[in-house]
Amino acid sequence: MTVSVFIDGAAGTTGLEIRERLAGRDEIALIALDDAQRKNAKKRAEALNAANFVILCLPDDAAREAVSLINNPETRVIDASTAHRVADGWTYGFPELEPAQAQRIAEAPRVSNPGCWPTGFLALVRPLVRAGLVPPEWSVTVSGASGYSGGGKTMIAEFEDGTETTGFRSYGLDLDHKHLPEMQKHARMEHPPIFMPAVARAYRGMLIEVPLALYYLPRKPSPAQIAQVLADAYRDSPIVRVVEDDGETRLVRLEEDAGTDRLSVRVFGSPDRSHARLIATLDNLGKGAAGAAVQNLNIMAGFDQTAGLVL
Ligand SMILES: NC(=O)C1=CN([C@@H]2O[C@H](COP(=O)(O)OP(=O)(O)OC[C@H]3O[C@@H](n4cnc5c(N)ncnc54)[C@H](OP(=O)(O)O)[C@@H]3O)[C@@H](O)[C@H]2O)C=CC1
Ligand SMILES: CC(=O)N[C@@H](CCC(=O)OP(=O)(O)O)C(=O)O
Repeated sequence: MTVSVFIDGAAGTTGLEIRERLAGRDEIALIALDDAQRKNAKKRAEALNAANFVILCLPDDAAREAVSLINNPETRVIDASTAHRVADGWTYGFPELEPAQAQRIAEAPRVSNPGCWPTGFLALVRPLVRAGLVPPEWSVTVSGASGYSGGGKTMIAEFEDGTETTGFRSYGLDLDHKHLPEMQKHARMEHPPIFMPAVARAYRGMLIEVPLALYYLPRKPSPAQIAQVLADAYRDSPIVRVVEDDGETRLVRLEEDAGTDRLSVRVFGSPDRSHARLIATLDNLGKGAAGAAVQNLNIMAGFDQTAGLVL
């Protein structure tokens, strides 16, 4: 079976990465607009309604506009922007989130690709909330660093043209980051986490961390119990892997999963087992964006979910 796919925003950072992953796949026929037409509303509307699948790699407002241009009921949409991640009528495109999520995605007409930060946060926290180890009303904190391609063409230029010379900068200091609603909703928690993002002088890669005071949690789980819940959650996943703490290699790098579409989770505990640090690594352009979009497309079209991915 061949499906037609139109990437709206194909010349952007995420769009280009998706094109790379789809290139050379016989089962996919790409609909492309040339440079002179790619922002022409009429041409975009034609392509949006001609494709079996549309992948939106646009700023939020342009993504909303693109959805409004679709009148073909057969066109199925994957939106990589933030516009629809907590919206009614959209299925959250994180197949590993719940046991039935991949099936929901397979049947959905509209799928929102998760944000890169929520992908790491939810991979660490959602299984613990589901297992009752972290109560829904708990106060959780999430910190981390992203490669600068996470900010798209504008931030890439800022880091590469000499405008920004730092090695590492904290941001999100209004404590109102656009990813908070999806973190709270899809973790099924009563409050958003305290979120402390940073951007580092690396093109791609992310390290996302959640600390837990285990002694303070109602069920006082050990680090091993936390690791076991995560291992059980991702046992069948070809994309999320739980890396055991071997007690020796206790360094985790931002670039751990850069250049791949996988996501790795790790749990480290203090000697007295009262504290834990949960760490997720991924590529912001891989499982954090393009890899996730291609995985969702594969699931929706009935292909092997890992087709075209680098694992
Ligand atoms: N970068 C990342 O790591 C991640 C990005 N995302 C999301 O993916 C989406 C795309 O981000 P990213 O690729 O980084 O951004 P970029 O800025 O790199 O690319 C956006 C692209 O959209 C094009 N564009 C803007 N407005 C229109 C329009 N009205 N019609 C057609 N094309 C338009 C831009 O054109 P032009 O080239 O002329 O500027 C550009 O090519 C965003 O919503 C972002 O939040 C999600 C997860 C991670
Ligand atoms: C380093 C950096 O700035 N990252 C972006 C998030 C990138 C991402 O996940 O994309 P969405 O915009 O689709 O949510 C930020 O924090 O706003």
